[in-house]
Parts: sequence; C-alpha cells; structure tokens
Amino acid sequence: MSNQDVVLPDMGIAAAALPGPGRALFVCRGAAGAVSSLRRGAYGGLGLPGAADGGAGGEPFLGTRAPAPAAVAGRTCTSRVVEAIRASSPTRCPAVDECDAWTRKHPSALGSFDQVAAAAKGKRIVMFMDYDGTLSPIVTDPDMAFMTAEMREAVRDVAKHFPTAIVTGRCVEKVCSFVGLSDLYYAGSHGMDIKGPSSKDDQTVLLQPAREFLPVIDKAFRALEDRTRATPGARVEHNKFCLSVHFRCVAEKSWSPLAEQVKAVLRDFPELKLTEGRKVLEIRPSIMWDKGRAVEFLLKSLGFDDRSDVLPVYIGDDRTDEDAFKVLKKRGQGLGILVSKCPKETDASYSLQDPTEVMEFLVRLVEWKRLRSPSPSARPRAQQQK
Ligand SMILES: O=P(O)(O)OC[C@H]1O[C@H](O[C@H]2O[C@H](CO)[C@@H](O)[C@H](O)[C@H]2O)[C@H](O)[C@@H](O)[C@@H]1O
Repeated sequence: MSNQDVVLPDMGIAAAALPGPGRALFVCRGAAGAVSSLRRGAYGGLGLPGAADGGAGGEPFLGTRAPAPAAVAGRTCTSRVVEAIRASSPTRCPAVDECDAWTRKHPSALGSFDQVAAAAKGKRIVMFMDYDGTLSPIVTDPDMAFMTAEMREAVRDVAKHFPTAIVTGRCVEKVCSFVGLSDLYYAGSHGMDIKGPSSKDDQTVLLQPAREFLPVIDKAFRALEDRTRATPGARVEHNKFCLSVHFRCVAEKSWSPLAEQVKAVLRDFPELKLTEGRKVLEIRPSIMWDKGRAVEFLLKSLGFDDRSDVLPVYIGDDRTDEDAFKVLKKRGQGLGILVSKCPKETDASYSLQDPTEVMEFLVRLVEWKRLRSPSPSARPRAQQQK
C-alpha cells in the first residue's frame, strides 16, 4: 500500500508515517481547534450543524410504510422522527415490480460481481464496513450483536489483502471486542473516534474531533437515562462520543412519547443533535462530522486521496451509512453497497440482502484478489524471474 505523511492544519492534527505497510499515525493534539474548524466548515463544509435531522436522516425511505415527503411536511417533528425510525426497519417489502425496479437500479453486488471486479481491475481496493446489520445480524439486545466466526475469518482475510476499516455508531472499544481483530482501522461513534492498528493492546488514536463534547455527552446520558427509565423496553447506550436511545423493545404506541422525552432532554443540550437509525435515535455532537467525513479522513491519511487508482468500497445498512455513500458518489470514485432486503432510498450503487451475503461477497473479493496476485512461489518460474 502506498503511504504518505499528511498534515491537516485546519484540524490541528499532524500525521506521521507508522512503520508497516499503509499505516499512517495521526496524533490528536488540538481537539478544540479541530472542532472550531468543523463548525466553520473548514473541512469540507457539508450541511449545517445543529439541525435536528442534520447529517444522516431526513430522506424518507421507500416502501409501502414510508411516508411521502409531502405527507411528512405538515407533521410535527416528533411524528417525522417516529416515521423515520419505523421506515428504517420496514417489516414488509413493497410489491414485486417495485422491488425489481429497485434491484435494477441497485443490483446485487454478488450477482453483478463481474462488474465489481471490472471496476476494481488495476485499482487498490480500500474496504470500509459498518458493523450492526452489516457484519452482524440485527438482534434485540445490542450487547448480543455478535458476528459469526465465519464472518470474522472473512473480515480477517479481507484485511490481509486490502486496507480495511470498520465504520460504526458503536464506541470503538465495544466494536473492537465484537470484531476481535487488531489489524484494522476502527472509526467508532459515527467516525468521531478513529483508531488504527497498533502493536500494543490498545488501538492507536488517529482522530477524535469531538473530544471537547465528552462531558456534555456524559451529562446528556444521565439525563436521558433518568427521563426514559419509566418507559418499558427503552434503553440508552453510551457510545462514548454519541448516545443511542433504543426503541426496538418499546411498544410502538410508546414511540412518540419516548421520542418526545428524548427531544425534551435535548432542548437542554443545544450543542447536541439527533439522527435516526434502525429503531434507534442517535444523539451526537453538532459538528459537521459523520461516517462520510471519516471515510475521507482515512483515505487521506492512508495516502489515497487524489489518486485515480484507488477504489473505496463501503458496505452499510443504515441511514448513517448514507453519508459515506454520498461521499463516494460525490467523489465519483468507489462503490457503495447497501445491505437491505427491502428497497430504500439510497446513494449506494449496489445492494446485498443481509450479513450472510456480505460475508459471501467478502469471500468472493478475496478469492478474486488471490487469483489475480498469486503468491510468488505459486507463479511459474519464468514469471518469478521477471
Ligand atoms: O453504525 P452501526 O454499526 O450500524 O451502529 C448503529 C447502531 O447499531 C446498534 O443498534 C442497532 O443494532 C442493535 C443490535 O443488533 C439493534 O438492537 C438496534 O435496534 C439497532 O439500531 C447499536 O446498538 C447502536 O448503539 C449503534 O448506534
């Protein structure tokens, strides 16, 4: 992997090359500077901070249960939030012809593997993968969202061949314990905690653009716990720089009151904003940073920015992954793959149905890579001498 030192002065961050292929170490030395730059929009300038649905969210998902934009416009913000949560985990798919039309627009990355391979030919693939719903199936208890041993093997193999990052809403420590692979990059808390491989037990911190928000996040966590305690099934998860309020085990009739409670707490924290995910509300710092920014940051730190021979591949299932799909689309470089059984509005170009298909795709990608670059000992002698 090619590698180069990068300095991002706007972010108050210096980077120095680590020994080993493709490892760039970013040392956090000015989170406050980084945050003010992000507020000014110095690092790209997408969207405005502070909006209740800033960053991910906002776009209705397709399907029979998703509301039409016009219908949404007149409703209260709470209804919109609840509709978005519901639509992000549709229970029924639309009619077959609607599904077919969607699949033609977002073909299966497995069924169209030859196309994927053609796009990757002569290029350096960089892999980005979301965790929940992508590498692990969605389950009711967030602490039990384990990935299978086979998936772990597939991810391990992928990381042997391509620079690989897990980009997740979870905190890095939690996702590391689930994935159990140290030789990867991890962008936790929706990209607000980026860590790289390390020879020691701990991953190396590369970037934490929201460090100054830690006390306020802790305070909001306590307030949300207090406020939602009385709602059966509600659960607040602390993801270090972000919080998740889980709706999955809450009776649907209580979703609106619960969303109201969350919004009421957030009124005391104007420096935080809300986004929606799969039966979850995410609370995060109002800075212009998301999974898309994390992908850009990692590509840059790995020395892959402004290079036409690089193919970033991002696989994700949730609304927050749309920020990353958008970045790839805007760059005109890379493949976004949405994991979904049902049609959803997306900026991804391909689709996969579920984590099992994700695993098949990863295995296939590694096989393809192995066939294209056999080990020196497997090559014919004449070729070895070249
Ligand atoms: O970015 P991700 O890796 O997809 O993380 C997003 C959220 O994922 C988790 O919640 C989701 O998965 C849970 C376990 O399967 C499920 O119970 C929940 O309903 C889903 O929303 C995680 O618990 C959240 O903290 C993450 O923000």
